[in-house]
Amino acid sequence: MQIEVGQISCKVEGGAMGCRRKQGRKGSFTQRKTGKLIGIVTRQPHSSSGDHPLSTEDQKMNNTLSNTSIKCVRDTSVTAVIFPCLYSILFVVALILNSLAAWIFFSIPSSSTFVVFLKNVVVADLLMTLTIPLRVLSDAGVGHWQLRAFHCRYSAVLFYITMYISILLLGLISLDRYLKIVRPPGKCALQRVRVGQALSAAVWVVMLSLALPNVILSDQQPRVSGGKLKCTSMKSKAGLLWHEGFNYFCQVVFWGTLALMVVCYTFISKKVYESYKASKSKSQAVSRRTKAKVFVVVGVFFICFAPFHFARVPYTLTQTGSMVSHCQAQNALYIAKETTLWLSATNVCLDPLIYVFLCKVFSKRLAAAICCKPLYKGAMESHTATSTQMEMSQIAQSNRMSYSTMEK
Ligand SMILES: Nc1ncnc2c1ncn2[C@@H]1O[C@H](COP(=O)(O)OP(=O)(O)O)[C@@H](O)[C@H]1O
Repeated sequence: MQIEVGQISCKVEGGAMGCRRKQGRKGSFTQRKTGKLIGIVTRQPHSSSGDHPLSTEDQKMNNTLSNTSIKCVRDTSVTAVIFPCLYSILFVVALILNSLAAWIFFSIPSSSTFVVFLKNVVVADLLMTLTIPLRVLSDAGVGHWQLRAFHCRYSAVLFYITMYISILLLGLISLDRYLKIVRPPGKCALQRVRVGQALSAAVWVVMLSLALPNVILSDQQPRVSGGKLKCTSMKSKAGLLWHEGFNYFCQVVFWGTLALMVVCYTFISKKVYESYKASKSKSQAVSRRTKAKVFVVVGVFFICFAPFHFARVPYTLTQTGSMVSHCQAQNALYIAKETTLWLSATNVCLDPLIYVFLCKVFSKRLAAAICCKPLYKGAMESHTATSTQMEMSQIAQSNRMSYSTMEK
């Protein structure tokens, strides 16, 4: 493939590429009229086309041209193999775990805000799981470019939205656990089931509406450079601006939620520690187990999502051209973003751990389902309905109960 832009002409052969000035130089390519500009290629780090080296002057010009993301051909030689495999494994595991979680949760009545938030997390995780097959095909480069365009415009957007909905819901879950310790039941509006349902609905509506422009403004004729379509190449100027702005908003959502979680769980662990001191518990093992459970949410949250949010900002800046970088750096950032995004996606498999560790009703139902033991619906419902009031009144009297508050 030969691409010509102004005085620069680039040739791509078997993944290797070389660029040079078209006129006034020995051995330059013949100038040809190309139709539409489909992309500008820059020299790859390990290009085998050593027979057309670039002079310093040409390299300078070439680097200037590759200042914006669209001009840099994406190196997908590694990502097109590794990520489809990793995402396929994730899809199978996530589908099994979340289908089971959904089946159990939807037989549990929404009698507390905690259960309401968890149910919403299951729905978000299931939706995210369902977008994975398209990501696999798109990353593997299988199918026509329209498939990748569909992924960029709809499926990837849904993938990100469900990720941030899960993040916000995990933040609400931490707040809910915290309130359960500090506030008597029913005193705080946030502890009412109706309020929990309204909050969950608000999270969905706000995230879906704010991400809608990412879909609407991805309406440009896609430019396929080097066979791989970049999602940002389908965006108008306004679309790129929204993409960048919304990504900053999502950064605020993540780091804000993390800060909220750290505050809530620090307070919770302090209470748990005090409760053990007061009850003079001799059981060190139980104490350690409880602390581990308390931090499971924050731990899972941080490990899954923090690396992606570190990598995302510089990557987004290269996508919109706000940050000047070499093609090689852009490709490195793309790989970093894809790797950390996969790590974030593993959250769909780790969330069920939270259900098992922190939701007693869920773990009881799960155990019953696995052991095929019949469960008396009435008994389960009465446990769910009364545990909040029981726990809270007992916390007021005895610190020992703050442990069971964690576990409900
Ligand atoms: N946080 C987000 N929320 C919603 N949509 C997003 C978010 N980040 C990116 N998107 C959208 O998802 C699609 C893929 O984006 P991205 O992963 O950055 O592209 P690429 O796969 O080319 O690296 C784009 O349409 C983009 O606007």
